[in-house]
Amino acid sequence: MGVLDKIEAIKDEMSKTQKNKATEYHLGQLKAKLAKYRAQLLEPDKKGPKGEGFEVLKSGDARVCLIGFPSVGKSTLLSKVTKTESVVGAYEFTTLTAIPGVLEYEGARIQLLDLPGIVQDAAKGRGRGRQVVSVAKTADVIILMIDATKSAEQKKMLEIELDAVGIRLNARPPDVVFKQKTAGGITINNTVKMTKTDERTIRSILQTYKIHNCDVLIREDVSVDEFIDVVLGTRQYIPALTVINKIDGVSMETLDSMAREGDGRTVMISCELGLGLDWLLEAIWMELGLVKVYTKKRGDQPDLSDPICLRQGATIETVCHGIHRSLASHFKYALVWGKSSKFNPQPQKVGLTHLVMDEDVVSIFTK
Ligand SMILES: Nc1nc2c(ncn2[C@@H]2O[C@H](COP(=O)(O)OP(=O)(O)OP(=O)(O)O)[C@@H](O)[C@H]2O)c(=O)[nH]1
Ligand SMILES: [K+]
Ligand SMILES: [Mg+2]
Repeated sequence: MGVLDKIEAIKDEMSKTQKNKATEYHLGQLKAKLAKYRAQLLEPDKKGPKGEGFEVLKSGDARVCLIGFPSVGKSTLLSKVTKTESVVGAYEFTTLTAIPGVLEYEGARIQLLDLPGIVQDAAKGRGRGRQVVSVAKTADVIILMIDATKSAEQKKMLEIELDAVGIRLNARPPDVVFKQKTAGGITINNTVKMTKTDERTIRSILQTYKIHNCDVLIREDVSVDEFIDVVLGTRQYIPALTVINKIDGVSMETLDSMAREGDGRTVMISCELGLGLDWLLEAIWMELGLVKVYTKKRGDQPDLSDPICLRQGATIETVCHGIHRSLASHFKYALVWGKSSKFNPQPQKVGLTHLVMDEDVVSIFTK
């Protein structure tokens, strides 16, 4: 039996098994097996065609990937908001490879990747879907692009495909500490009450993965699926925006109800009419949460034309790396002006571990 068949068989069994207290343990085992086979499926296919043109080098300060079914307008968007022209066509699968463009916004250079449309079951290898969803793993933000004139199920279906390759959208990792050891057996501790699973199920999951020695500390009421995520350790937690395109093609009533259903992470646009594109850029910027830092040489004005863009959580050390690779090793101290200075508007003298904030000005002093 091939892996796909095994997956189908397990799914079949799960659907036939009633969900109740008595079957919880058995279902947990099935889920663990299912996750194991899915992981196997995603291992690089040695026989299959190479992902030609898919290995686009990351560039700029962050990467945003466009994921959607064929002809939702991904290439149209790229061509509108970047200087890159990606071929647009009224037929499906116009784009067959990854096309990078650069979004220049607030002094940041954001790489926007146009990708081929995916089809249902993309993650199982249909179309070039597997390559596409694999590229999505490298994104700092994923855009789920949806055609307003088509099925309302698109978002759900895209989420399913991404989930199948281990991408969890807009979620944070479960609060579980999992440490493998070479001996000593299994210890399981929990700081909260477990209502969605129990110790026996957890032990059986560990057994499925042939883990016989480990420490588990559960600090959140996790589900079986979440616990499996922790054990596999291959999940990626990526923020996502939903972009509904072609709003020029639907009635005001439809538009209104879509706006109601959307969450704070939904943007409605029309590439054709150029509607909502500014909002989209702002939403991408907010979602990336980049921190802009200006550098200043002693006695000079800060260089406002060329900020360094960093991820949230960046420190003075990250700033040093952004200027020059070896700068941190000659570092003596830094002066910061701005929100992260506790004497703001006066500067603060800080070390390498100081957290910088958006719009800080930094001067580095070396030995
Ligand atoms: N009415 C309308 N049509 C649009 C809009 N944006 C794109 N289109 C049209 O939709 C069709 C598909 O656009 P593409 O940009 O090629 O779509 P894609 O998602 O890149 O498609 P694939 O590469 O095939 O997956 C083209 O005919 C576009 O002109 C829009 O906002 N409104
Ligand atoms: K198309
Ligand atoms: Mg395209």
